[in-house]
Amino acid sequence: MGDVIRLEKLSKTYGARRGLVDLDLTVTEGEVFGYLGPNGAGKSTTIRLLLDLIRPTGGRAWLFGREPREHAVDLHRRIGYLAGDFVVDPRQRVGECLTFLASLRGGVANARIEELAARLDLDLSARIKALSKGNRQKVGLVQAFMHQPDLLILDEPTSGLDPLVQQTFLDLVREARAAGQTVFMSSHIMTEVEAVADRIGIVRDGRLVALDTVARLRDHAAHRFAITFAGPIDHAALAALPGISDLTTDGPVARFALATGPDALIQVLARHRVTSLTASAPDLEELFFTYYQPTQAAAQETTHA
Ligand SMILES: Nc1ncnc2c1ncn2[C@@H]1O[C@H](COP(=O)(O)OP(=O)(O)OP(=O)(O)O)[C@@H](O)[C@H]1O
Repeated sequence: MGDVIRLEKLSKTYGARRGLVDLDLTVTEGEVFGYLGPNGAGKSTTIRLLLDLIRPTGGRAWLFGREPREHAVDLHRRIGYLAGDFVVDPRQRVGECLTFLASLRGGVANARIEELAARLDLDLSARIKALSKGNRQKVGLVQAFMHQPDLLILDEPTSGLDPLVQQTFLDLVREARAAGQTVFMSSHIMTEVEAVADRIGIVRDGRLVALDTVARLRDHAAHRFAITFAGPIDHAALAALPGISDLTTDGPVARFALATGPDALIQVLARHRVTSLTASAPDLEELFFTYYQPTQAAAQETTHA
């Protein structure tokens, strides 16, 4: 399968401000790629660079093997894009607006627009200015999906959507993948990305800090343990375990997170009487939050700003 997106050392600075630093990334045909990161991490910058809405200060990007800068018009035909700040003429009715956007695409069957609107519970006769934020977002989703593009680039697609519509959106993504379309979606929310993405990239302070399949990321996420000891807790031995964090004790119970395999823990426990042990499944959300902590460099940057 071909590479739909290929980025090499892609960088963007805004004056002295860091937007994106040396991003290397490949997304292959038919893949759903989840792009996660906190506010200001560089997600929208990446997406705007992909679409040639802004130009890089370093590195290169290819979509379908072609550079966005040279082939923007051709490439945009193959892409469905939902901007993070999707705006359309507020005076239009939803149906008119979508028919107009469809005509710019060279035409999309009305039945397709009606089907998507019905699934998302979007009223085609409503005026855009009268819509809530969530309903406006649905207009953005319909226009991104309606022409069944080879590549969907979605910036925070579920922003403002209620949980039921979020599920419909995830179904649309699964159907797109089943039809061989490629999806690149940014999000703040690990659970929604985890539900559909084949791979996840986490960006922080303009740098890619994690890139892997959901299954492998989960393998590396910390397990939480709660262990009740019959005798005194050997705090020093627990604290010395590699990969341990958040160690607290409450009477006979020790609680902690362990980011490595259980072997060293079992050796410590074998020297004591344990009356109960619970271990929770690795929590990706927790892993995600460890990546959300600002780096020291970013903290200093904020202090000096
Ligand atoms: N036009 C701009 N001028 C100056 N700085 C910018 C501009 N656009 C983005 N930045 C800066 O670049 C960094 C990355 O911003 P970006 O919008 O890509 O983040 P994001 O991950 O999409 O965040 P959010 O989740 O809040 O949308 C931030 O520090 C931001 O302040």
